[in-house]
Amino acid sequence: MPTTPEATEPAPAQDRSAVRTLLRLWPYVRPVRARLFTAAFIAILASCVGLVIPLVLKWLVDGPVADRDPAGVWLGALYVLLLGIAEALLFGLRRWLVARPLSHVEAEMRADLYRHLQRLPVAFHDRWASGQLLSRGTTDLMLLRLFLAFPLTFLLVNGVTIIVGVVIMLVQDWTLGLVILGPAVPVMVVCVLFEKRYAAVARLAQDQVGDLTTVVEESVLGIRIIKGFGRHRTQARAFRELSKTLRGTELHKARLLAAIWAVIVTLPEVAIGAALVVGAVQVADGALSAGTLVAFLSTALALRWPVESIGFLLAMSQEAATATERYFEVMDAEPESRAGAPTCAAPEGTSRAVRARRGARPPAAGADGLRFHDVTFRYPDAPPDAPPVLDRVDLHIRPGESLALVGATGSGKTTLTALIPRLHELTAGRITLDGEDITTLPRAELRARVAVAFEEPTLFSATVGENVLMGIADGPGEVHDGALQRALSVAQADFVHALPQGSATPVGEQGLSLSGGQRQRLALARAVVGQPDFLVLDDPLSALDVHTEAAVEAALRRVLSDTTALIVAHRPSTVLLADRVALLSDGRITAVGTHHELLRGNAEYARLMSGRQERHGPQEPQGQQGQQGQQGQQGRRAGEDG
Ligand SMILES: Nc1ncnc2c1ncn2[C@@H]1O[C@H](COP(=O)(O)OP(=O)(O)OP(=O)(O)O)[C@@H](O)[C@H]1O
Repeated sequence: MPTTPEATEPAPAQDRSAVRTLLRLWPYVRPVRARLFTAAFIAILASCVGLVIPLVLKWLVDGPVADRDPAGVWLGALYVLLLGIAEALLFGLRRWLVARPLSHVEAEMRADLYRHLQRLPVAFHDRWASGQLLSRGTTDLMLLRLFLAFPLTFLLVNGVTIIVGVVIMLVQDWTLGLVILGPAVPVMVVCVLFEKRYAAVARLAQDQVGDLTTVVEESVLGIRIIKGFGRHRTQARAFRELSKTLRGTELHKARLLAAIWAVIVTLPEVAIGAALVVGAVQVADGALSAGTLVAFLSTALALRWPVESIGFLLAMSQEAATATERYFEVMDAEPESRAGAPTCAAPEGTSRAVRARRGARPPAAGADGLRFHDVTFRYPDAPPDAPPVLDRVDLHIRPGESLALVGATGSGKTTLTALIPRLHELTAGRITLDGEDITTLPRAELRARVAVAFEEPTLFSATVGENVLMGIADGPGEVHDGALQRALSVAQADFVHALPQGSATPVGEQGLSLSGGQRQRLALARAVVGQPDFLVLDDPLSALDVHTEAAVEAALRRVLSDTTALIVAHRPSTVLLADRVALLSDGRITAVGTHHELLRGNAEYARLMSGRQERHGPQEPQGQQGQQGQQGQQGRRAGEDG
């Protein structure tokens, strides 16, 4: 089951300081700090107002009650009532003050996370399970909002309330004050021990929520396979196992919380009981006034909630620290290297990008086509001793030429195509577009000049038109209607006009309301809509019936006539779209020529084209390759949107 690398290792929670981790939230909290501090100040004020009530009681008992003065008693009662109302109003005001800014913090963090995820390289998405990312963007951010709304303020407010209350008690009677303070040291020791253990379990639970989310997501996306293979029971069993594990971890958390709560509640209660006994003896001896004892005990009781709440406030803070840690694990991941991106708005780059967006051809004088110079590539997570997927590849696709790339399954064709829009970074060598190293081009420009259509035609839950117009760098708009119609016609996607709302018809999640062939034609339309200078097609016609394939080929031929194209091909019909063919074998280009030349002169090519490659073609190494293949599918999917 997929997990993040760190989720499978022991959580580093014990080693980190919760405070230092939480301080990383400061840049997000900064803009709302005035409101937060005001809210905290108001909460402290409300608590202090609450602490005045025992002092009024003392005055009431030792004064009007002792003097049997009914008017004084009513006045005292009125004071207590007014203080109670003021306390309630102040707490209400605090809540109102924090609600809006905190939802803003949560929204900002979520937007930043999403923006960062878009900028992370495909290799990152290959490694991380989607559920882990989802849970960071949902559950973890919710925990952080709760922390900022509640524990952050109340740890401060309750701390101040406890200190003020203790001072009041010591001033009333220092011996009774010391009795109440007795449990402070053991309670603090227990809190420190608890915090460490709780941090580790909280981390485990949040990672397990991520794993569970992954399983749910995979099951929903793969529901057809699960049903088709009758695997629903196995899936349900695997899910039950995971939720049982999570339940165990949550129970562990609950046990820890119960233990700390027991200590935090019991010890102060015992101390209050002891103070009551000692105080009553002192009142009987005449050493203490009844009013002072009432005020003392009222203050002690008023401090019960601030003390008791510390257990779960600490627990919530630990969970928030874990959520912060998990959030920044993603945010700290290195985005796609900025190499090639302009440090400022470079006029030349900009104009080139705009030109590319409009689909204008680059000046013919500088045209050199697409070149691979001694390109070597190894996936970052491959074992160090594994052979590279691509090994010293040299290839030249001349300007305006179409080159078919043929090779056995697993020979590295998709990997090679993914290197052109820089979905992966080369291990060694260079790729140039019209003589310019792709690493020196701003990514936006590179991806505007190179359009891709992968074998798996990923669509998004948007309309047909929006999906296709993703292929134009500045996205959908009225202006592009002509381009959309042209692209649909090239991809022979006439079925769109028969849809209920034409190109404004939503395609559903992942476009699953369409057939495989229809999705593939829309993906092809997306690739050609921007009239790119360079077109990379990974077996773009594999899901089409022979008639549609022939029609698409005819239309594609016109597009290819003025585009430099690399087409991964498995079938002779697709190969025939291209001017020349390159044979990729075990990560190396072993032959280049026309289809007929290779058919005559290259036994491996002839075998592949005869459709016998499954039986005679090179075998995939076992184990790692198979696993990598699966990841490759993910990579391709992730890579499709560039
Ligand atoms: N993301 C990845 N991480 C690690 N290894 C990968 C990854 N993607 C692909 N591979 C491995 O790289 C090798 C080449 O895969 P690639 O998908 O490029 O082959 P291909 O020639 O396109 O195959 P096919 O014709 O079946 O689509 C395979 O051994 C595969 O297991």
